[in-house]
Amino acid sequence: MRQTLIAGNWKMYKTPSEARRWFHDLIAAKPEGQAEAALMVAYPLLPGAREVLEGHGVSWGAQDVSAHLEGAYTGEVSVKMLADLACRYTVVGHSERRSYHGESDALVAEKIRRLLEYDITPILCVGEPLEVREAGNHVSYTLKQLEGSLAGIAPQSADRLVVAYEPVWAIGTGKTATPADAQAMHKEIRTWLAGRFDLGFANQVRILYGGSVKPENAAALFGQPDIDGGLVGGASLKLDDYVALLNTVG
Ligand SMILES: O=C(CO)COP(=O)(O)O
Repeated sequence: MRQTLIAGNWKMYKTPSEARRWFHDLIAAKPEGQAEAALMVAYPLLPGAREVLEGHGVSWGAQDVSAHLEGAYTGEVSVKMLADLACRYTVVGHSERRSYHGESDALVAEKIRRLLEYDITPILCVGEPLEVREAGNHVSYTLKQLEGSLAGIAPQSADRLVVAYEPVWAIGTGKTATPADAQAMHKEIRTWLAGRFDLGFANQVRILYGGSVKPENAAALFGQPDIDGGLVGGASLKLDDYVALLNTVG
């Protein structure tokens, strides 16, 4: 049984003090539902996340990590630092990192390797841009990204990996993939995982959908057999919407 995960990706929003207040409000409003709650926040927000959220059934993590363990890498943040802040998850290979910072599949694989060494579960993002979808090549494009980003990677168990399918054309645009389109891709991803690892592993890995998820479309998306929750940008910044998403499940 795969527990639904509602992972917020706050991107570069909220200051540490705004976040701290929000975390307190979340604890007060959080339902006792069946969904797992996690928030992926900017690095300076992580100490506050730990302080406020620890012991309240909400986990936290970063949106990226350095491929280097330590050293003279100005501006980078290491996996050791994230582990010291008790991050449970960390996003890697988000399309905004891939396109604005030129991250390759090989670099993403290095980052995943680092996270697994420190028992932090990577949330690996894959997904095609609009022109690829329009040309009908979205499945092969996405599976190739998956293959490259997981090259040489062997997670100890299925709970050490989360995959997020985020079609680039649906991110922040208000355009959501239809539940049927998203389900079709999630099934392809799960089938690929079964071939790359094994069936038991593939059946346990959570595959999240991301791209304009909001309370109005969440039930239809999360109701699909291979959609195990969401990686949510805009709607995860609003307390009412995030709580509504948690409430959608169960
Ligand atoms: O990029 C996303 C999550 O990682 C999706 O963002 P939106 O939910 O704002 O479309």
